[in-house]
Amino acid sequence: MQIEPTAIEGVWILTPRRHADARGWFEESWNRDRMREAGFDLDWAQDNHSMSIAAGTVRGLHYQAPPRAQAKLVRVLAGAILDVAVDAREGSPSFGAHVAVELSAANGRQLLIPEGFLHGFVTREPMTHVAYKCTDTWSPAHDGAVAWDDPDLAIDWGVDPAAAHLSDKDRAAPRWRDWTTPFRMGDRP
Ligand SMILES: Cc1cn([C@H]2C[C@H](O)[C@@H](COP(=O)(O)OP(=O)(O)O[C@H]3O[C@@H](C)C(=O)[C@@H](O)[C@H]3O)O2)c(=O)[nH]c1=O
Repeated sequence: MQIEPTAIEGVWILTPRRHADARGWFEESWNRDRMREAGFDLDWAQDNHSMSIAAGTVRGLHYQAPPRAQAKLVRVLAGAILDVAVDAREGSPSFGAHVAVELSAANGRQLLIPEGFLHGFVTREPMTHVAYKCTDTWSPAHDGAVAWDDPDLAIDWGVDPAAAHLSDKDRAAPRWRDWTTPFRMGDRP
């Protein structure tokens, strides 16, 4: 597993080694023991898989508030996305900044997002399958969203906002400046 830091502390790009042979390839997409040795001791509680029919589908920006906050490990099984993590940890030097990484079935990259971040993605190809692990199970009472296209966040999604495919919930999400973060820097390692 190649483990690379990003511009924001706590967010990592993981790229599993692919063992190729005449049939195709094999990868360990997560190995608990190896990742523990590398300092990542994550206790996964739920695996999610979403499929988006159209390119230009946006899901986000989402979070689960403490005490049900979730770290996530995101990867793409088919197609491609731009995956985005926004630092929502009050007191963080990078509060309000984001990391945006292209994840695809072809490049095999995974984005590790700790608690305290908003998460969202836009699909770059039709029929894109995204799989992600979460450290807590879903809790609708703690679930929330912030507007994906908020000008204060200035995320370059590479998509025309008028043409983006969105859920009703995401279309109605509050602006960053009108939202109070429930996350504090140092709440959890
Ligand atoms: C998130 C979630 C949704 N659902 C249900 C609720 C609803 O009927 C349907 C679709 O839910 P949503 O519209 O929230 O799905 P979606 O917009 O794909 O939400 C997801 O977006 C990405 C970016 C994340 O980071 C996830 O944590 C999650 O928030 O699935 C579950 O049963 N379990 C879950 O864990």
